[in-house]
Order: sequence, then C-alpha cells, then structure tokens
Amino acid sequence: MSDSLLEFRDVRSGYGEAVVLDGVSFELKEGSSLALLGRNGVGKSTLLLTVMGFVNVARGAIFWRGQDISRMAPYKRSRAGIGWVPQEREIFPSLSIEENLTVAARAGRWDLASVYRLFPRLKERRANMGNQLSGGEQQMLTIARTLMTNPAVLLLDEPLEGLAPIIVEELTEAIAQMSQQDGMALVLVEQFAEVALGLTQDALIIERGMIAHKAPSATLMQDPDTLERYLGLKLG
Ligand SMILES: Nc1ncnc2c1ncn2[C@@H]1O[C@H](COP(=O)(O)OP(=O)(O)OP(=O)(O)O)[C@@H](O)[C@H]1O
Repeated sequence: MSDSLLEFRDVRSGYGEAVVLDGVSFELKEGSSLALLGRNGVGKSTLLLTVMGFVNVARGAIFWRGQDISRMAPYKRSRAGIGWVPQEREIFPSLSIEENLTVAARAGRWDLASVYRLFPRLKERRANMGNQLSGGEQQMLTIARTLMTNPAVLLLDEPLEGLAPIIVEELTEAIAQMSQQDGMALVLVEQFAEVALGLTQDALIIERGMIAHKAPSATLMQDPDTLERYLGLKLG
C-alpha cells in the first residue's frame, strides 16, 4: 500500500484569468514534512488555498491518499483530514481557550491533554477568553484548535509572522515536537527560511508560480548559493 498522503500532479491554479501556480508537482508522504519557500507573492499561500479547494485547479490534479480531490468542496477536504491553519488567526473572541478547543474537536489521538502537553501556555490560560490573548497565544490556539479536529496533515501559513522572539521560540519548539515526535505531517509556509528548514524534511522553493528548486531541507541549509539566488538570503 502506498503511503502517499498528498500529491500535486502538474497543477495550474490562480484567480480568474490570472495564473499563479503552473506545472506544480510534489508528493507528501504520511508523517513527513515540507517547507514551502520563496519570496513575497510567488504563490505560497495560493498553493495552500489550492490544497484546500478555495482556489480552483485549472489543469492537472490533486490527490489525497490516492483519490482525486481536485473538485472536492473545501469542507469535505477538511473532513477528510486536511487541517488548514490560515494566516489570519481566526478564534472565537467570546469563548474561553478551552471552549475554542472543544467546539471543533473530533475523536482521535489529539485531545485536550495532548494539545495542552504541546502548548503548556494554553493550559495555564485555559479559562481566558479569546479576546484576552496575545498574538502568539492566538496563533498557538489556532494551531491547537486545528489539531483537535485530528487532521492527517497540517498546512501552516506563516505561523511565526509578527510574533515576539520568545513566542517564536516556544512555537518553533511545539511545531518540532508535533512533527518529529508525534509524526504529524506538515506543509509549512515560512518567511524565516532557516527556521523552516530546521523543522522539515524536504523543501520546495517557488519562483513565479513554479517549483524552482527541490531538496532535502538539511541539504538546502548547506547550500548558500541557492538560498541567496532564490531567497536573497545571506547565511552568516
Ligand atoms: N484573492 C486574490 N485575487 C487575485 N490575485 C491574488 C489573490 N490573492 C493573491 N493573489 C496574487 O497571487 C500571487 C501570489 O500570491 P500569494 O499570496 O500566493 O503569494 P505568497 O508567496 O504567499 O506571498 P506572501 O508571502 O506575500 O503571502 C500574487 O501576485 C498575488 O497578488
């Protein structure tokens, strides 16, 4: 039996007439992790929106566990196990942390105890209302709430953006634990390339809507020329 979770085959997608992604192919296996890197506006968020079905596939196909889901409605993809953590931290402001977590819960290995183990800060503040949380706590809650739906993969769109360094560290640690110890499959869009490469097994660099480079994350980390060429990154 194949352990393929998510596969893009020659996908073209975009907004109306505007093609954003073109000829994109990649595969994510059960429990593995993928960083999506690239400069601003190259199509990273669009790729995640295409996985979810918020952006339509114009050519090619998307497979989930071997089944073509290119025309499947977003809510069905979510129910099938694709867990999207959007860039906007959408939480319920008038519900407590614990209520935010339990409201969307589905049975599985992620429950209150296991998400609190991953995010001790949320446990400490479990009675606080959504509107009393810092940006970092909101981000933790958004991820934890998606985990409570027990997805097979998490799509994380710039989870560290705009957060204080201490929270970035906490969140990075939680993502590492989730992926490396708990075996949660991840697709991670992240501006901090070094952090993203440290958290994932494989990486794709997108340029102008196409995959410009594909490599194991550890290899790319040791490839300053490629990082500088596509990301303008100078590693110190
Ligand atoms: N709703 C939309 N309608 C039309 N064009 C859009 C829409 N959203 C994004 N785009 C365009 O699609 C292209 C890719 O945007 P996308 O947000 O996927 O890039 P990104 O790599 O995630 O960049 P960033 O890091 O800035 O979020 C950009 O040219 C953007 O202007």
